Amino acid sequence: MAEHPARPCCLGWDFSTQQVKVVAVDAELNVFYEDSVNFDRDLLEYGTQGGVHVHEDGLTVTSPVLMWVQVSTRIPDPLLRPGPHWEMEVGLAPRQHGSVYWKTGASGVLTSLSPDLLLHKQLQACFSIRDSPVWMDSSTTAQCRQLEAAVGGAQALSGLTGSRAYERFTGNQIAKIYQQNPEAYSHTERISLVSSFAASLFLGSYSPIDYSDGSGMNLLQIQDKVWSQVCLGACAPHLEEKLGSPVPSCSVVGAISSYYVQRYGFSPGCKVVAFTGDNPASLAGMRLEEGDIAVSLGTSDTLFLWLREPMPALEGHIFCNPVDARHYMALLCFKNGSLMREKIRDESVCCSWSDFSEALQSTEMGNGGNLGFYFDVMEITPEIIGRHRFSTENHQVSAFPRAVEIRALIEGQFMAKRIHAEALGYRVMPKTKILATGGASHNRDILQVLADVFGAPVYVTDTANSACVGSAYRAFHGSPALICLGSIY
Ligand SMILES: Nc1ncnc2c1ncn2[C@@H]1O[C@H](COP(=O)(O)OP(=O)(O)O)[C@@H](O)[C@H]1O
Ligand SMILES: O=C(CO)[C@@H](O)[C@H](O)COP(=O)(O)O
Repeated sequence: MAEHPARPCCLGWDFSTQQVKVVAVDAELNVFYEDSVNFDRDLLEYGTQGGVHVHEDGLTVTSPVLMWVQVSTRIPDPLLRPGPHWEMEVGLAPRQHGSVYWKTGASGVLTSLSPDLLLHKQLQACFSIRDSPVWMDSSTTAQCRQLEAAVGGAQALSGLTGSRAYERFTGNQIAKIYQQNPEAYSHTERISLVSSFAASLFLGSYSPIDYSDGSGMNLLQIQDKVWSQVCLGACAPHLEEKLGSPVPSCSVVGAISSYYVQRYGFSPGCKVVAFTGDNPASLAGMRLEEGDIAVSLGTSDTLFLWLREPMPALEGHIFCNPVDARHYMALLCFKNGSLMREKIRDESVCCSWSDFSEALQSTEMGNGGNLGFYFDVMEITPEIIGRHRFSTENHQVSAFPRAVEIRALIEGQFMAKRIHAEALGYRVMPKTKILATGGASHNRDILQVLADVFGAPVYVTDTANSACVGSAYRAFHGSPALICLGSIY
């Protein structure tokens, strides 16, 4: 032991739409370990496609909650191998808005887990809703209109909670469950976001919702950082007691559960920092400066930036800032992101990203005046569906040659991002940097189009897993006095 001095470290997790990624970060914030589990490929028994189940109505989209429980116990082997005496901190950043419904009595099970049994076996009867609604769900339009009406309109709701009512936002999802399945709702003792749910697994008790991820619910007053009584009342009865009180994103929520200590060798000194959503965690991980804009090209395409003065509008979202509670973050989410690119790739160049890149290289910036906008699923920003192609002569056309189609898709996606960001008040400045993350940020030709459309340089981090890294940074940031507790021998 004496030959191996202690190394402070933090584990950061990203429960994203299609996979779970994990990184380990040392005290100098260097990533020294990365790993991932793909839901479709590695957890075949749940039968997901792209990590989710799309229901028959085409609008309801869920993920099995037990799949998330199962994956939370995949601790990276190299970190476990050295022995029992390491005292890490843990941060985690899942996709936003998804909700988990704990059945009455689940708390008792969570606090008395046996280290000899698998976690998902012990928790299998603990959920009143087994298929958790996720961010891709767009089935709650009726509930959205009801919520807006209850607070005096869409702009009033936006002023209060940072966003007008959006289908994927959790308050509307809870309202749908209450209206369609009141029995399951009444048997629910606690409702978590995916972030606070995952934190609860590591804590062995219910973890609070953090301000930043809590801003994606249409329930939190983003200025006062308390639940809005009028919004709670409009969604479902007894909701406040089922949600618990929200906490600052950097709060240490407790020590790791004895389950992880006894089964996996975590030190009892390991602290859990409040888990937040993937985009707030990326904001922390990318260390954005004024004028910078982050573009996450994951399953969704999401733009976000650090903001001092919030100006909630009818489009886009204002969230509490995960790093500095006095500030905010602005966010725009586009549902037709990577999966739309994959579809056009498969139709045009037989599933090959390198042929896709070649098509971008072989066509000119501006695409000879050909424009395309592609929304195979109902888009969030703006609400629109279908493929819309316009020729050089501005005529609507039904098809483009293959390479033109690919450039039209990518230019159209990034033009929409710039237009919607500018409508929110964002301006490209001479010092602007675009920080790209997510799976498609591996593709330099896609990033070149991003740079051309914004007229600004694009940077990628040395890991595309900024949400993971951000959650690990946040674990350090959340408890500076505890940094030195982390040790691997
Ligand atoms: N070389 C590439 N070019 C373009 N897109 C890519 C490339 N490699 C991966 N992707 C895209 O990255 C997406 C996954 O991104 P990721 O950030 O891992 O998603 P999430 O975090 O939402 O699960 C895939 O759907 C895929 O389309
Ligand atoms: O809904 C949003 C943001 O509001 C999405 O950005 C989700 O958080 C999904 O993230 P990815 O899996 O696409 O990274």
